[in-house]
Amino acid sequence: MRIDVITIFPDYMAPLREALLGKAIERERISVGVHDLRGWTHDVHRAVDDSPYGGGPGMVMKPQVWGEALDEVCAGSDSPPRLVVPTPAGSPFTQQTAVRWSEEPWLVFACGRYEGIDQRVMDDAARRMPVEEVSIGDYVLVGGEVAALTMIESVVRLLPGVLGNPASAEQDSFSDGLLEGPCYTRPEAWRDLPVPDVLRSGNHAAIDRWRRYQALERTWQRRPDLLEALSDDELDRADRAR
Ligand SMILES: COc1cccc(Cn2ccc3ccc(-c4cc(N)[nH]n4)cc32)c1
Repeated sequence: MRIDVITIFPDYMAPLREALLGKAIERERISVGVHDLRGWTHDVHRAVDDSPYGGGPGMVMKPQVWGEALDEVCAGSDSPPRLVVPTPAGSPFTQQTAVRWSEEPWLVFACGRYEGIDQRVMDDAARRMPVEEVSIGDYVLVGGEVAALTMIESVVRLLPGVLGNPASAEQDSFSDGLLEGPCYTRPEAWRDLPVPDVLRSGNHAAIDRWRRYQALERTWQRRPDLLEALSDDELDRADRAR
């Protein structure tokens, strides 16, 4: 998978070179390009923003600069990339989105700042490539870089050979529609807090049942919406699968 990120703060993307993601690059599971949007400015001030039409607070990112950047970054392949534009006004990014994008050969992330990117940039790009405007949650960030890092990590971890233990990705939270239950490790007692006996029993059928119950209870308590989204059949299947 090829990943390109366009941003006015390229150093913000430094975590891509660390740890798991850094290893994926070293092992050539992914190639990552980070591009400074100001490289496509032509004025002495290297301006990327301007006042919003219709008035209102803040500034809007100029279409000309983004247009030239996307023309160059998204060129050079038989098939175009999927363009991902983080925005608070986007469709929800979910684990299902990450799974779908993990099949893509090439993702380009357009990281906006200020009040966002002139809409015509996405409208023009959509004429020659798939474009998705996505939100990572119902809160407002200052720019798209943290959202891009979040989405890139959740996608890349799904690629073959990236996670040390591929089973982790297969048993992801949300993958069966439920939250993960609690986890424990040594010591058996810590600050007078014990590990549930069943987990040390060696009875794997009982352990599975306990974990299923914990996942259902936690989902019911913290994310009842996930249970509503599950049909009875899916709930039964989730119950059987755990
Ligand atoms: C576009 O509308 C906006 C309204 C108020 C502030 C901002 C700031 N901002 C600029 C670019 C940008 C990209 C992504 C996000 C973002 C995504 C999520 N889930 N929260 N926040 C926020 C961004 C934008």
